Amino acid sequence: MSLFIEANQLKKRYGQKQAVNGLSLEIRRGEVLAMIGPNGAGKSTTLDLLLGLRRPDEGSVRYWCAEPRQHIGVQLQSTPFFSGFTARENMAMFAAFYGVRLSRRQINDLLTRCGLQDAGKTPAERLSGGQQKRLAIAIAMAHEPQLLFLDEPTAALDPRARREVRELVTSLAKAGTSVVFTSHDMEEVHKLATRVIMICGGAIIAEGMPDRLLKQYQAGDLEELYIRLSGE
Ligand SMILES: Nc1ncnc2c1ncn2[C@@H]1O[C@H](COP(=O)(O)OP(=O)(O)OP(=O)(O)O)[C@@H](O)[C@H]1O
Repeated sequence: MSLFIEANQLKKRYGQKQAVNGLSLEIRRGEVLAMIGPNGAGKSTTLDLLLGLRRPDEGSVRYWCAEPRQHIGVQLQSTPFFSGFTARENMAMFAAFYGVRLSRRQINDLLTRCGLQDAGKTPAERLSGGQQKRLAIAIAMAHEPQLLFLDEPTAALDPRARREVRELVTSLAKAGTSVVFTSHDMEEVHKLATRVIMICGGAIIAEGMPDRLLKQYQAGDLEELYIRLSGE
């Protein structure tokens, strides 16, 4: 099946707030999909619905396999590391939660893939912001998922750390992992994403490959497009 996930007419309300309002989308194999949209647009709620962390009030989500959670890795906006424990120990403990026992070698491999080969013995809370994000991604990769969800993986990082995380996402995608991520950095979205979904008021208002979207809306860059569409 070429689709990982197919969501149909999702709706989710918190009290008076209609956070997601009739949203349909698909997640395809091999893509790096960016979800963009203003604060409060419904991106994180949509991710939660896709991941089965929340139940939609209406609509449905179809998965490509019977046990999707075993094949999906998730990095949420903040990862509560076990303080006082090293990066390696955190990896082992989080993996155990997912029912995965990692050998020393597997931990070394994952840390190396995520550029953390020298940070394994450092307590997680002492790692830099970029290293912590990469550790969160390494943890999300522990069970070798086919699909990775990253919620604002580069938020609040300095330029070097952002670049490190971007390079990691690119290398994971090249190695065959499909990625869905959210970001408020339109330059980054243009660099990383093979497809973009723009969410506003809980619904998709634009969708397509970055360059096609620019052409379609005759915009110079994604930021211009974003500002134009989110202001309408
Ligand atoms: N648990 C909750 N209870 C009540 N309201 C919520 C809850 N979670 C989200 N909301 C509201 O639902 C709307 C959508 O929130 P959501 O976090 O999905 O947006 P977002 O696009 O991810 O925003 P951001 O870019 O700021 O992370 C917002 O108005 C938010 O205040």
